[in-house]
Amino acid sequence: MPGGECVIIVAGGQGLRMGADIPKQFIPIGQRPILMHTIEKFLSWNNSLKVILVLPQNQFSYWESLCRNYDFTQKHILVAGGETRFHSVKNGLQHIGDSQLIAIHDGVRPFVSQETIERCFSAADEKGAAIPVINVSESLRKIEKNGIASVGLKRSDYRLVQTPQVFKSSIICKAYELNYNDAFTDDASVVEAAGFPIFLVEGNLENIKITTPFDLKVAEALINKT
Ligand SMILES: Nc1ccn([C@@H]2O[C@H](COP(=O)(O)OP(=O)(O)OP(=O)(O)O)[C@@H](O)[C@H]2O)c(=O)n1
Ligand SMILES: C[C@](O)(CO)[C@H](O)COP(=O)(O)O
Repeated sequence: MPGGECVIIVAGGQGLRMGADIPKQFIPIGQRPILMHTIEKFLSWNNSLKVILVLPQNQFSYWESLCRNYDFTQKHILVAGGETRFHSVKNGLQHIGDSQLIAIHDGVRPFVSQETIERCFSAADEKGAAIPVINVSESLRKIEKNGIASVGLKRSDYRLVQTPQVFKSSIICKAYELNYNDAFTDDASVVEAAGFPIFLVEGNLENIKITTPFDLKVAEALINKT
């Protein structure tokens, strides 16, 4: 593909819900930091993918020491994170060069499958903007202002959204010219606010976002099975 493909891996958050002593992206699962598994998933899919890793500036030297200690030599560009995920992605976008397809992926989703990555890139190549989703398996209730939970939400009307979210570079760069809005919960919401349609593809169930200590237990179980 002319200009090639790239992935921005965002890991610039504080991990408050994890509440661990070290930033959650560095916690080892299967004896290696989460972030190393995530980066390798993308390079297994395409070894010439450009990898942009967004981290808080004050974690650069810690990450570099981890890379030395774990003999992690995969090529990547380090970029400083911002105040919110939106700002971290925006910083990453400054480094995409002439890449034509841009994936944006949470650093704490190391169980993304090769099939999910392939589906997202190939749908984005065709449609311009593609995100992976999975079905909801439980019943849903909406908590109303009076605190009473209402029934009647049809779960088949809803999907859970994952990453990587993949876009043609012209689309994602245009979208990220918008001012920040706290309704921007992911990249697709920014792209949609800029007026572009989003195409949904199937994600994979294991592609959890490691957010809480419970997720870490699930991750340890999954890493021993994959
Ligand atoms: N300023 C920020 C905030 C979040 N992220 C990244 O966005 C992804 C999804 O965010 P989340 O899981 O909420 O991570 P945290 O913001 O670190 O977690 P918490 O909300 O519990 O503090 C993570 O990989 C996180 O590092 C980021 O790059 N820059
Ligand atoms: C991008 C995302 O992972 C899609 O599900 C999610 O919106 C990130 O949310 P967070 O509040 O930043 O964890």
